[in-house]
Amino acid sequence: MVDVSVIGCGNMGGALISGFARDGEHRVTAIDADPDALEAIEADSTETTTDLSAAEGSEVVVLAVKPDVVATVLEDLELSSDQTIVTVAAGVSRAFVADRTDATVVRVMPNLAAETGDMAAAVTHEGLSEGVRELLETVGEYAVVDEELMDVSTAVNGSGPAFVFYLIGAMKEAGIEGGLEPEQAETLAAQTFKGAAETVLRDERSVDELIDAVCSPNGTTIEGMEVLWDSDVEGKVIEAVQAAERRSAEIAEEFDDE
Ligand SMILES: NC(=O)C1=CN([C@@H]2O[C@H](COP(=O)(O)OP(=O)(O)OC[C@H]3O[C@@H](n4cnc5c(N)ncnc54)[C@H](OP(=O)(O)O)[C@@H]3O)[C@@H](O)[C@H]2O)C=CC1
Ligand SMILES: O=C(O)[C@@H]1CCC=N1
Repeated sequence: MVDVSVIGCGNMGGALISGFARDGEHRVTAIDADPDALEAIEADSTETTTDLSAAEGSEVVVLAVKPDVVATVLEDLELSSDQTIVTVAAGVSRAFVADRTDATVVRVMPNLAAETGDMAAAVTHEGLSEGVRELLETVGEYAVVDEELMDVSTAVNGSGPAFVFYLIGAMKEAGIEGGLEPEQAETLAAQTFKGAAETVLRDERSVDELIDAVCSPNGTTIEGMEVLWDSDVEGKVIEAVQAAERRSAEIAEEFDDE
């Protein structure tokens, strides 16, 4: 059991709270300035409050506010050295947070799939406590990385869900154009992404070998793959990830200048 407070219960903080509640093991205090945000995650929280000082008793404090609010929250937050802050703000360095608190600081790049226990997260070596590991295991899988890899991680697994939603949307649209009902097309497209992701994670074959396994000789898939291989789709996906990575580095530079 970990006693955890989450400050900022919007999209990301709310997803983490719902994920932490999944096994019913943890004590979760939800803290947000906005009572509507608290209402939305009340059922998954042990306690909800607008009072920042409620975090002072927690072993782990997740800071899930927008990057430009991090400094203001830290100014008003009195934590001790036996507590750990998990900072999830894109582009905000561990040092920026550590300079403003007595608590140990670990930086995590999470994603919205925390809500269903399927989160992919990157976490820094520094500050990674047993309590934080326990929480991350409750909501999915994580990789321990050097902090300099946080920009690319932010793009791949932090922003990544949006890129995948976009691709699911395209597959759904094709299904609708072919005559499926929108609801059917969404289920078939989304479940196909889920199944394919599970296969990549569990199967020892490479991505190229798996593509091969779907392409029956003279069959249907190879016709679609030829279209993709002849196009610039792979390049565009890489460009999208790189654009997000660049923006993360840019935000980090803005914080370095403060
Ligand atoms: N969204 C995502 O998929 C991901 C987000 N992140 C990071 O998570 C952080 C939060 O992002 P996201 O959840 O999208 O943002 P949201 O705006 O959805 O959530 C932030 C929440 O914090 C509240 N808040 C603002 N100021 C305070 C304060 N002083 N004290 C307590 N609560 C406050 C906001 O209230 P109000 O709306 O009233 O301002 C809002 O409810 C960001 O730093 C982002 O980089 C990381 C990975 C993925
Ligand atoms: O778009 C953003 O800035 C945040 C960080 C990663 C995902 N969402």
